[in-house]
Parts: sequence; C-alpha cells; structure tokens
Amino acid sequence: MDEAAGAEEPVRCPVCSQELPPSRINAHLDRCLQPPAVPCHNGAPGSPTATAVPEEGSHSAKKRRLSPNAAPFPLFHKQRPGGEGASCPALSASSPSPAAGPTPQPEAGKSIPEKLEGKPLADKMRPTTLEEYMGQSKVLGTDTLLRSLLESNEVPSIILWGPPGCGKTTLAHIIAKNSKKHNTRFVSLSATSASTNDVREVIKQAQNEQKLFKRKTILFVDEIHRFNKTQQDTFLPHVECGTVTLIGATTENPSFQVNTALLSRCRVIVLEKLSVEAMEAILMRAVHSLGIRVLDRDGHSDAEDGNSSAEMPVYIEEKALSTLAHLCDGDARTGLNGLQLAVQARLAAGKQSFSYPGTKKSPKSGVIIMEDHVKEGLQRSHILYDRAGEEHYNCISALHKSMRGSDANASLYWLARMLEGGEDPLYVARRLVRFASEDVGLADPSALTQSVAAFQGCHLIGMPECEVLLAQCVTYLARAPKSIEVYSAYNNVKACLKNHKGPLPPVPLHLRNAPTKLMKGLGYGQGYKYNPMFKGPVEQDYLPEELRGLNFFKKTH
Ligand SMILES: Nc1ncnc2c1ncn2[C@@H]1O[C@H](COP(=O)(O)OP(=O)(O)OP(=O)(O)O)[C@@H](O)[C@H]1O
Repeated sequence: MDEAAGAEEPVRCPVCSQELPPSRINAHLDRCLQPPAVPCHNGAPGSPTATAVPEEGSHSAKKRRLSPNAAPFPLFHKQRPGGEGASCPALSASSPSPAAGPTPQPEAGKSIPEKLEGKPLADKMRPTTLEEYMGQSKVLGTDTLLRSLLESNEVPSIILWGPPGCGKTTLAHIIAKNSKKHNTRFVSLSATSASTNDVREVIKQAQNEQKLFKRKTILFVDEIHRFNKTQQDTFLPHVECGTVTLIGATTENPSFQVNTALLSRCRVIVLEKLSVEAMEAILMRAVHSLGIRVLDRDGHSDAEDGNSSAEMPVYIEEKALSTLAHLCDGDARTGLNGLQLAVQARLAAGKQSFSYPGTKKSPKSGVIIMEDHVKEGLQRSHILYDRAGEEHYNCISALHKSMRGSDANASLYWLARMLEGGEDPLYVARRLVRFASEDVGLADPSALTQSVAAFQGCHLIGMPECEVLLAQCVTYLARAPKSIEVYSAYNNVKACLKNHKGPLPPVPLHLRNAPTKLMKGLGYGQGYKYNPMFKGPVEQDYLPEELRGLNFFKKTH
C-alpha cells in the first residue's frame, strides 16, 4: 500500500467504521478482532450493511477461526437475520453465496420429499459453473468475448439484459464464484429495496477493501432499472476508476432505463429466453438430482426397477418434462417451480399402482407424474395461456371480437385470461388503441383518447396496478357505438393505390404550393380557391383528374 498517499486520506475501519490514518489501521484492526469482543464501535453498531466471508486461509479467515465469538465483523462473516448488524434485505455480500457453493448433488440418503424441503427447487438447482449453465451460447459459447474475459478473470462492468428466469442472477453468481478464486469480493444489492445510502455504504467498503487488502469488489445490482438517476449516478465515478466492477441485471431495455453515462462504461450482454432444449436439460438435471426416474414413451424407466431400496419410487413421463419445457416460456424458474409443485402434489396423493398406457409392461407401483399433473403443477396461468404460442393470438382475437360484438362481459373475461397469464399489458393496450380507431372510429372519437390514455397509464404504473385501467378501457370500447367507416374508406384508398396501373397521376397544379417565383410561373397554385374567402361551399376538385367522382367512403371491396 502506498503509505504516503494513505497518510493524507484516512481509511475507515471495516469493523467499527471509525476513520483512522492508514498507519494506524492495522493495529486498530488487530484490537478490533481480539477475543472477547472488544467494543470498538463508534456508535454505529453493525452499520456496514454488507457482509462477506473471507477466503479460506486468508488472514481474516484465520482470525475468525481463532475467535469464534469475536465482535461482529460485518465484512467477514454472515450476519444473522434480525440480529445486531442484520443486513438490509436489499443488500447481501458474500463469498460463499448460495451460488458460490458446491454444485447441487442428489442429497444422498435423503428421500425425495426431504430433498424438496426448504428453499425452492430453482434456488437449489442454481448452477455454480459455466458447464452447468445451459443455453445462452451466443454470449457464452466457447469462442465468445465474454467467455474469454471470464476465463482470464478480466471481468468488465456489464449489464445483463434478458427476460425473467433466463439466468442473469445465476450468471452473475458464476462470475462471482470464478472471481473469488482471484481474491475478489462479491456484494449484491437489489434495486427494488436498496437506498442511495446503501449504495454509498457498499462503495465505501469497496474503497476500504481496495486500500487495506487490495481486494476488488464486484457489485451485483439486480433490477438495476429500478434505481433512479441519482442512485445510478452514485456508481459512475467508482465504476470508472475501478473501485467496483458493476454487474447489473435488468429485464428492461437498458437504452431507456440505464443512464447513458453508466451504460457507456458497461458492456451490455443480451441473454435470451431459454430454448426448449436448454429447458429440457435444466429439468432433466433437476429430476436426476432428486432421484426421480424418467419413463420413456414405452414405459421404460431410466433406472432399473429393482435397483432401488426406495419404498415409493417416483416416475415422471418424458413427455411431461417436454411439455413443461415448452410451457414455461424460456423461464427456468417457472419450469423448476412447476416441476416441484407437480412432484409435491403427486407425493401428497400417495403411492399407486399404475400400468403404463399403450404398452404391455407389467404395472408399476409408486408415484407417477404425467403430463396433466405437470400442467397442474405450473401456475394455472401458464396452462391457460401460453404467452409464446397460439393461445396468445387466440385470446387477443377473442378479446377483439367480443369488444366488436359489444359484449363487455366476455371482453373482460378474455382480458383477464391474458393478464393473469402474464401477457405484457402494453401489448394489450396497443391493441386497444388500434381497436378504438378501427372499430369505434368516428362513432365515438373519444375512444381513441381513452385507449391512448390507458396505454400511457399502463406504461406509467405497470402490472398489477394497470389491470384496472385496461379493464375500464375494454369496457368502454365494448360499450361504445361502432363505426368502421374510416377504416374501410382507408382500405379502399390503399386498394386503389395498389391496383393503379401505370404512373400515379400528378398532383393537380392548383393544389400545389408555390413558394418560389419559378413555381408560380409554372402554374403551381394557380386557380386555387382559398376556402375561408368564400361564404358558401366552394366548387373545387381535390382528386387527380382521372380519379374524379371516386368515393372511397362508398366504394365497397
Ligand atoms: N442458463 C441456465 N442454466 C441452468 N439453470 C438456469 C439457467 N438460468 C436460470 N436457471 C435456473 O433458474 C433459476 C432462476 O434463474 P435466475 O435467478 O438466474 O434468473 P434471472 O434471469 O435473474 O431472473 P429474474 O429477472 O426474474 O431475476 C436459477 O436458480 C436456476 O436454477
């Protein structure tokens, strides 16, 4: 450490937050770490809100082993929830985060119900290595930039942008685990609940860590788009000077939601919805980890029937896994939670004898999870409504037709089917704007105002609050008088243009603007009758000569 430079700037004790000259910090730290607890609080017990655990074998780790009852050292051991120094829920820092632990293995000796206890299956199955991380080969494939940066531990500041459950948090944890090998701290914040002070606190600790132990800090900010401009600005200088390496995760387009200055200092990594194949691999890994046997179409199990001492073997149809992989819309959390619910529900139903349909195989005894059970295991919304598939189009069509038929009741039903199924409210709102013009049209021009307002309202407040805005607008549109006059007339004009043979007729000279002398000389604007100058109706043609007499409002298809 540069002592001379440090002498000018005091450093902060990560234990008690006291500011000290750098020359005194080591002695002070030794005192702070002495067992029994030496009160070195400066009136701010547990004030640092982030926690981290030291590297095995590091100086501080050894100290901790020597003094198990030492005063809380929030930088170096996990805080107890609710206890003194309990961390802000928005904030956690770790080396051994759940993700940084060992690869989830079938917990030997435990029954399936026991394995399903506690944390959600999706959390238990969170990959801890790039090898276990499925899909996303475009950004993480063998020859990609990100992969080589990660392998050389050159982690740049990045923004991970992708839909829910596609693996943003998981990737951040894998990066953290990888960096841990190179003596880097990992701190995570959730932008939904962290305050600007929390951010400042993390940055102060990162500065101290750098000064005292030359340790880098990776700061993971989940849902970074939820931070306001001031909060995002707080990171800026520290990202720039390398005090923290920022990994932000967002489901929203960062071009709109992340400050331009911050964005320009980060690489944006676009993660995609997980493919069905990746989902199948994720589910298969979970099924194997739980010790569930997979039955193929012929009723063959991937484990020998007689080789297990399990009292109640659990089977799952291959088809059920495939359906789950299709229905969860590339969201691994939804898929794994759906699997968990299906298994738990079938376990609760108890052991049964079943013969596998369509085969001559002898009946099996145990628990079987079939396609229908998996659908039940998924949230009901995911069964009723497959956002990516046909149901999306079926439901929007049903909504449109119900409103056109002025059936407010049915309209609300289809609206709810979509929203409860996780449809993007802005997609529905955009369709309503279109409907207001296409089907209500001039019979009630304020329908357009209503629907645009509903769209903006949805944009402002998001789900679930915006559902009532959409319900109001849908009811308004269903009850409104209908007119397709403008819609049909415009279609007639488009058809006329499309079917026109030869060059399009020129704009009549009298309708042309004549801003220059030359144009005037060419006859532009000549003979044009300026309507306000006339008391009564003005006789004047507005269509090109060859189209005169054509009435698009009357013309039928
Ligand atoms: N690429 C992947 N490979 C394997 N498992 C994955 C992958 N992506 C996600 N998962 C599983 O899904 C769970 C949820 O993923 P994760 O928390 O990383 O999603 P996310 O993109 O951060 O979602 P959100 O935006 O909702 O926070 C993980 O715990 C893990 O079990």
